[in-house]
Amino acid sequence: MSETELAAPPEVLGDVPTAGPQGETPLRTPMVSPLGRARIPEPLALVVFGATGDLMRRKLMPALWRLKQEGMLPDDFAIVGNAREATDDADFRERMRGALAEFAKEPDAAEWEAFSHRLRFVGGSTDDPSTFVQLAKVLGEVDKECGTRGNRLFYLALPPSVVAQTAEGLGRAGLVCHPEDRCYTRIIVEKPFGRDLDSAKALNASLLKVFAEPQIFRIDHYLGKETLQNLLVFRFANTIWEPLWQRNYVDHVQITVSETVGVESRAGYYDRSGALRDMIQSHLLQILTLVAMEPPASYDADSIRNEKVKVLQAIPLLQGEDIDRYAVRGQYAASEESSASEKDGEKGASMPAYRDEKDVPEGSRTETFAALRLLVDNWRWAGVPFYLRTGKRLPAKQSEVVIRFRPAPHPVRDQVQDDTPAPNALVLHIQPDEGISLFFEAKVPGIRGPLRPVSMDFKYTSAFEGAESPEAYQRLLLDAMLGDATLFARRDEVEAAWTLITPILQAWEAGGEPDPYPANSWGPECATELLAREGRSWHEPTG
Ligand SMILES: NC(=O)C1=CN([C@@H]2O[C@H](COP(=O)(O)OP(=O)(O)OC[C@H]3O[C@@H](n4cnc5c(N)ncnc54)[C@H](OP(=O)(O)O)[C@@H]3O)[C@@H](O)[C@H]2O)C=CC1
Ligand SMILES: O=C1O[C@H](COP(=O)(O)O)[C@@H](O)[C@H](O)[C@H]1O
Repeated sequence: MSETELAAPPEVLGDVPTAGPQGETPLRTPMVSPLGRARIPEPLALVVFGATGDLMRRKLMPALWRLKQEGMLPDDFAIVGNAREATDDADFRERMRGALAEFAKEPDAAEWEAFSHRLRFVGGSTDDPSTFVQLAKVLGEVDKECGTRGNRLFYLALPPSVVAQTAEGLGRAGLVCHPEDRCYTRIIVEKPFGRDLDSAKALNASLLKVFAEPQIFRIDHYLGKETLQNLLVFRFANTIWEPLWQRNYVDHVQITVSETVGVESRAGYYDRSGALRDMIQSHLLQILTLVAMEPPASYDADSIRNEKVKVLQAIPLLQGEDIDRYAVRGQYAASEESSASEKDGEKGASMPAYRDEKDVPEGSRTETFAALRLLVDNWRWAGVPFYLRTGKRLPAKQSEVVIRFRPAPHPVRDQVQDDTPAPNALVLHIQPDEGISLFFEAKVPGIRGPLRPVSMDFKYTSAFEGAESPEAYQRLLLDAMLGDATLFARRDEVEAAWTLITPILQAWEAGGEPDPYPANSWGPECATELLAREGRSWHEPTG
């Protein structure tokens, strides 16, 4: 949301009738587009399963608190937490206050006191039917005390293994609204959404036994990032890019999401996942769809998601030898000393190899780096490679899209020199330092000045001084409360992404090893070769 949108007068929305669990009709008309204005959701109770976990403490509670402080939560609002651990309302409230102090800001005592009464806790496992009986009872009390009118948003911040059982438990306990009810129910499901195509389909089937598709919000926090939403604005609110945004002008596209962190304390999850599942199946393919999609006919959730799905469906599957050729993997080894620190006469801090990190199984073959070359076989993009790469323990935390244009067809000549201009490039910086740079050629001043690439740079922070981008979870929680699924993945979208990724996963699981790369380097040599053999190179991130 931009500053202007936040400044717009909030309005309370009327809801539209809900569809039943098996219903085909959309639950609501979309409330906000990606360009949308700030609106206040209807009264509701947010039920967080996994409310004592890391996600709730680190991301969800701070996001909810910010929404509250910005006046974007309804007055009639409540949070009901659940986890197996037996605790009570008072303890839960204290933990959430602690989470704010740790991951946001110590809340003002009076403000917290007023808000915290809206927090309740129901202990019990989601495989135990009595948990849902108790939850129904507490929700009834909350409706009376907090005026939440039977509207429910269930957030499943749970280990993936208990997601399906939780949805089924909600259904069995009658906690999902029906069309004739004057309330709504929605469910937010965290990533990872399955671990391959079959498990994603099975999970979709379980959820769809209880909820209708428009009630299901599959979260991908990259879609909540401000710059990704701005990608749509950049492409479709400006006329100058559209004629260039296609195979006749674009040589190739690069999407890089690099991280400096290693596996940290998440080996239990990560070692079973790897970079391809953890990042490419979700975040990088989402970015690709936004770069490559056709302009939607309108900016409602389904029009946008229809176009995104078409992109995924236009990507030819990598199979057989093409997997070896166009999909590469790496795993970080211990770091070598960085030349920068050597120059300063200091010893660079050594980073351990992935295999030596806490809880990583000995001899693990899990990839911490993955790069793919994909094509989008349609009229706009035929023959234009899309190179995707992501990895942990790379030298910079940076997410960017590079649109590299075709080179000028004829060298620039004068009497003494014959300069070959570097191809133009448009770089969309997703994080950090959100912005856009356009690289083009200029002549160095002087009688015989050679050509040099220069850039025109736009930075959100300087262009919109004082405006703060909301956290991804803040935007996504608000959208789910408003019933806007635009920034959430639809069933067919998730399955189309898994369709592309699963053959590569299977081939990698069947044999071979990731190539080692030193921590704090840009990945294994095979990633460089992926582009080099086509006469290209990775854009050096600028941050
Ligand atoms: N943490 C993060 O930054 C991110 C997390 N995610 C996803 O969010 C989900 C949660 O992650 P995270 O918070 O890190 O995980 P944690 O392990 O920190 O928390 C899991 C939570 O689920 C509860 N829980 C586990 N089993 C049950 C059960 N059967 N019934 C009720 N509650 C249960 C746990 O409490 P108890 O053991 O007391 O029951 C705990 O509150 C995962 O799917 C993860 O992949 C996605 C992106 C980022
Ligand atoms: O989903 C995930 O994303 C994070 C990176 O997110 P970012 O917003 O910090 O760029 C990644 O570290 C994690 O492994 C993955 O599960």
